[in-house]
Amino acid sequence: MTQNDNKSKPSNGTITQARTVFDVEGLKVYYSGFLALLDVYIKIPEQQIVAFIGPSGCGKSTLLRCFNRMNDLIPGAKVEGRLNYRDRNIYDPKINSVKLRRQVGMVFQRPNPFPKSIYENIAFGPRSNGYKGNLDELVEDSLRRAAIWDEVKDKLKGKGTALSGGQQQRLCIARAIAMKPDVLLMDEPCSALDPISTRQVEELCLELKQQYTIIMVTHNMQQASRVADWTAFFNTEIDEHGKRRGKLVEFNPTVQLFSSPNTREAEEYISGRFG
Ligand SMILES: Nc1ncnc2c1ncn2[C@@H]1O[C@H](COP(=O)(O)OP(=O)(O)OP(=O)(O)O)[C@@H](O)[C@H]1O
Repeated sequence: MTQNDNKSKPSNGTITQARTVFDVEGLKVYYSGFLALLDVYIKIPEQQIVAFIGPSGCGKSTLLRCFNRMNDLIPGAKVEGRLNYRDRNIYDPKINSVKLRRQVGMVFQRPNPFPKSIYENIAFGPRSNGYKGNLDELVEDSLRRAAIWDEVKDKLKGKGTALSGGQQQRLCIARAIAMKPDVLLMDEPCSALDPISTRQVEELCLELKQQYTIIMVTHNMQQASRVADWTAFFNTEIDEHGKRRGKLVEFNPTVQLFSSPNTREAEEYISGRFG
C-alpha cells in the first residue's frame, strides 16, 4: 500500500495529484462475531476508478458496502475502525446514513430497475427527495450521461424492465447519477452482461470518472486493467479457528500492480498461480 502521498499514476500513464475521498484506517468488519475483514488501511483518490480484485470471500463486497454503510442493513454486521469520507467519520452515530447514500450511490451486480417506466426509474428518487428543478431535464441529462439516451428517448413511458440487460444496467447507472452523487460504488456491474454491454459500461465508467469517483468490485482482471487507475488486491488467510478471513494485501496504481506487484500473493494471483 503505497498511496499515502496520494500521488496517483493512472493507467493512461499521466500523473495526477488527487484529493482523498475516503480515508480508511484500521477498518474491521464482523458478521455475527466472525471477523470477515481484517484491518483495512486505504485512501481512495478523487475522480479515479479504483478496482477491488481477489478470490471469492476475501471481503471485496464487504468493504464496498462500508463506503455507504450498506452493511448497517445486514443483521449481525459490525464495523470497527475509522472510515473518513471527505474528513468526516461516516461511522460517527451523528451521520445520517440515508443522506450519505445519496452522496455515495450504488450499482449492483444484477441490474435492478424499478418495475416502473424508464422515465420514473430516473425521476422517482429525486422527486421523493424534494427535487425542485425541471424533472424532464434531469431525466434526459442522467440518461445522456449514462450513454443510453439515444436508445430510450422514444420510449420513456415503456417499462425499464423491458430493456436488455446491458441497457438496464446503464439505466440503473443513470438512476444513481440522477441523485447527483459524489461517488459511485459498483459491485461486479458487468458480471451479468454480454461482452458488448460490458464494453459499453466500461466506456461509460471512463467517461463518468471525469465527474465521479468510482469504486468497482470485479472478478475480471482484464476489466480492472482496462478501466481502473488503481487496483486493490484482497486475499484470504486462515484464522486461529481455521476460518478464512479477508484482508487487503496490496493497493497500487493498476499498471504497477499488474506489471510488478509488491507482494508474492498478488503476483501469484495475477499470473494465475493462485491456490
Ligand atoms: N451477509 C453476510 N452474512 C454473513 N457473512 C457474510 C455476509 N456477507 C459476506 N459474509 C462473509 O464475509 C466474508 C467476505 O465476503 P464478501 O462477500 O465480502 O467477499 P467477496 O470478496 O466480495 O466475495 P465474492 O467475490 O465471492 O463476491 C466471507 O467469509 C463471507 O462468507
